[in-house]
Amino acid sequence: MRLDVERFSLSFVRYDGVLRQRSIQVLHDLTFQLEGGEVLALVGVSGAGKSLLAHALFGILPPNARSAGSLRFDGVPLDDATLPNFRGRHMGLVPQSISHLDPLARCGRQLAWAAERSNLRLTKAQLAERLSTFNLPRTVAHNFPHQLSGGMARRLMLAMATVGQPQLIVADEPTSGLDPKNAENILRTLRGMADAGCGVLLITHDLVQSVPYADRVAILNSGRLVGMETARSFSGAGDELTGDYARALWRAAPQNAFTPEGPIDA
Ligand SMILES: Nc1ncnc2c1ncn2[C@@H]1O[C@H](COP(=O)(O)OP(=O)(O)OP(=O)(O)O)[C@@H](O)[C@H]1O
Ligand code: NI
Repeated sequence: MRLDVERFSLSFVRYDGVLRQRSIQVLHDLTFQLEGGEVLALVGVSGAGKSLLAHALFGILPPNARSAGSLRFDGVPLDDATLPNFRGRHMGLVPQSISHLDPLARCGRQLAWAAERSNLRLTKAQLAERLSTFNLPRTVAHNFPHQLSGGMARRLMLAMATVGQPQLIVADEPTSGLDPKNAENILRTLRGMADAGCGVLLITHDLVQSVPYADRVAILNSGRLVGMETARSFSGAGDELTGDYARALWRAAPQNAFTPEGPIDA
């Protein structure tokens, strides 16, 4: 598996009156690659453009979005013609909001739908087995989404995104709202999928939390890629980091509490 994002830009067109058209650029000239076997953490503050990139990869942008540059999966450009074949089967999206779950459908039904979207017909036993892979009891199949805890809902979305055994998983803030133990569980699962050969794009605002599970870290700020680092260089005072922005971000993390002289003793 190989994902190529090349000189990718994104704007939104707004109409002021009938003739006047304004364009707001939200992603600027992004270039990076992701290969099977690795977790690339895409880190950025709220509004940086992380989810828009995820939506662009899956072809689910609003109609007034205009893009430039290219997105390729194993060399094939992702567009309206190719995406239906890739989504679900080759590429799985874990959406940012649990509101993407259908509130009126039982969880087992939703997992079955996700399988069908990947052209898979799973038996009840197979569906239950998929649930247990994500630490969800089989009784969850009969529950409605509002009956799940936040962690269970996240795990269900992960089960849905991966039911077609995609080679690329894009997880948009998969740990948001979870306690550290549940968050670690999710991140460990994603790491395991990468170790099994998947490419994982882990979208997060939490640099410190993602570093132990990532191979590389891309930093997005105001729609621009302002850093690409190996995860292991985020250690100590960050002296091994190649970019100033990444170093500043690392040193500013509350856990690190660096002053110009060095770490403060707690
Ligand atoms: N449909 C839209 N029309 C115009 N601007 C939009 C639209 N959708 C998103 N934006 C803008 O694009 C920017 C990036 O949004 P995006 O949702 O990708 O951020 P994010 O990094 O995922 O943030 P968060 O961490 O809060 O999820 C924001 O400034 C947002 O206001
Ligand atoms: Ni987002």
